[in-house]
Amino acid sequence: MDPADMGDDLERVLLSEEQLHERLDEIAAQIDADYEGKDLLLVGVLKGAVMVMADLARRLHSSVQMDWMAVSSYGSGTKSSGVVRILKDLDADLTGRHVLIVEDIIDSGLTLSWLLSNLRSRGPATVEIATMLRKPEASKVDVDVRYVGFDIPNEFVVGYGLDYAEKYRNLPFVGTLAPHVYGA
Ligand SMILES: O=P(O)(O)OC[C@H]1O[C@H](OP(=O)(O)OP(=O)(O)O)[C@H](O)[C@@H]1O
Ligand code: HPA
Ligand SMILES: [Mg+2]
Repeated sequence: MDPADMGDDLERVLLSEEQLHERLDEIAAQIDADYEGKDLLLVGVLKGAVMVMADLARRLHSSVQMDWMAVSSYGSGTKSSGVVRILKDLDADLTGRHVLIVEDIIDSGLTLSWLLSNLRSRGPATVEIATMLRKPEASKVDVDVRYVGFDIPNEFVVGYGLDYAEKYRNLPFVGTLAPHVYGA
């Protein structure tokens, strides 16, 4: 999809495909350096993290293991319910592993803070977080994040894995939605 395919549903492009990819180059280089000589397990959080997981993993120079977890706290709305449900658990045993959670966005932080304590209780050697986007003004809990792509304003965004009511995940860029899409 490109911006023209969204008709008047797109308000503005916040981060272009090029900006996202350039930042991923930098983050991948940092991860390569930080985990040199270690076996890394990437844990992608479905469904939003699919794009960042695919693009990040391909940039890493060592072979990593990839696993997926599906949790949901947003349903079809634009606000976190705060109640996190596991829809699909990991296949991997985390005991003694170096785990890097890969996320598309940290908004309120509620999903990640729940996920962190859940994964830490499984006996990993380390657990860190990489997220493409973070909204500092929306934060309701402090989450220690090792790798952040971009801090963005407190607006609902779509694209690059992020949805509104399951739409727009396949945009290659990150954009904001026109108010009429929400029924505003
Ligand atoms: O910091 P928070 O306020 O908790 O929000 C962030 C979470 O919300 C979104 O997931 P969602 O529950 O919408 O599922 P999805 O990835 O399938 O869209 C996003 O992918 C994060 O996992
Ligand atoms: O801004 C957002 N957009 C889409 N999904 C989300 N999940 C948390 N925040 C967002
Ligand atoms: Mg969602």
